[in-house]
Amino acid sequence: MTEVSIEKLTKTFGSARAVDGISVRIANGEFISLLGPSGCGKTTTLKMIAGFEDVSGGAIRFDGQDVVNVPAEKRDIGMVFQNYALFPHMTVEQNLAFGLEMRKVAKPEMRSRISRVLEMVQLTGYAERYPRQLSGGQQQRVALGRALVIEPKILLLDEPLANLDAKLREEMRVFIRDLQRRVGITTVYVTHDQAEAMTMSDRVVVMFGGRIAQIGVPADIYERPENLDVAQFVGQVNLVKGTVREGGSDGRCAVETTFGVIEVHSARMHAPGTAVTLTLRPEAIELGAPGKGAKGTVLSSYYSGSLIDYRIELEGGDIIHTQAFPHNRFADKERVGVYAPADRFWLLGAAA
Ligand SMILES: Nc1ncnc2c1ncn2[C@@H]1O[C@H](COP(=O)(O)OP(=O)(O)OP(=O)(O)O)[C@@H](O)[C@H]1O
Repeated sequence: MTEVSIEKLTKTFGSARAVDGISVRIANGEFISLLGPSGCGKTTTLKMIAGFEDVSGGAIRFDGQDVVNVPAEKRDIGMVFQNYALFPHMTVEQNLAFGLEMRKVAKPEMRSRISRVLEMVQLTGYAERYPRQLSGGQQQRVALGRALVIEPKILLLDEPLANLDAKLREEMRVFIRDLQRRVGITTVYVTHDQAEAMTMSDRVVVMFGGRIAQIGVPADIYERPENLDVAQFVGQVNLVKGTVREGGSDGRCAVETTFGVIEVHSARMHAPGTAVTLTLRPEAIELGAPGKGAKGTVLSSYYSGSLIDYRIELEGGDIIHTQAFPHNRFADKERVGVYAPADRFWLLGAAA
């Protein structure tokens, strides 16, 4: 079990800063995701932790020991990539044995570790197969097994599910998460898929342009986003304009909106009359007969199986998205009441 501490980590390529002074402390056994759009510096960060990329500035510590000058093969890392990177001419067993042979692990120990890992990744009975005789999900499980069989201190995964189809991806999320919990290994997972990051992680690190925008448990990131970029990146969000009525010194702030006066949390004081923006997730909204909540008109709807997505124009012109269960259907142009509980509104910048 290893704690990973990253401090003011920077990577420059020429004049471009791919990673720009990020700091995060990853606890023993924690599963953390680096989440962000393409090019935000996730993979570069992972490669620096692995030792595949030199550091331009800052520190990386494993249990307090700076590893910046320790070569990759001495860092005791297990790594899984998007493209599996299995050796095609080797059987599953030979793929798993490779790292152990490099480390000169004795034969009996090797056999027992391989059989243990095959069981862990649910591939007992597949030892003699070649990668081409396996499905994508099975190949990825071999890759996972190969990373774990060396009993590394830290597991690093770079978009490991990107090549799998949607259904398998969902199954593998749960599989990897359960396995990680059982093994208890400190894990850093790179993804640009917000659902993946949220379902799997203890904490999520959201990155934009080489910097950390927010670190938090999934519910914090989703329900209490630090800024608009985070709010929009981790799912659909409605922006509700408001005017501060009372700034409040007790961490509360009363905001006047189309939904009425909403009391929200705010660590900062706001002068009355200040224009602010609240976020409201589509699934937090209830539609009903006019009377409760804001007044709105259905603009359009589309059916997606378990839910119906509605676009609603509120009185005053704002347009919002909602998601509702199909048992209550509303027609286009129908007048509706648009309600959301006060605790589902979140004031952007509230934590500043
Ligand atoms: N070897 C390199 N030389 C020059 N620029 C690089 C190099 N590697 C990465 N970059 C740049 O650094 C930035 C961060 O890249 P990185 O691969 O870390 O992003 P990412 O968030 O992992 O993106 P993706 O999800 O597309 O893999 C990008 O602008 C990229 O073009």
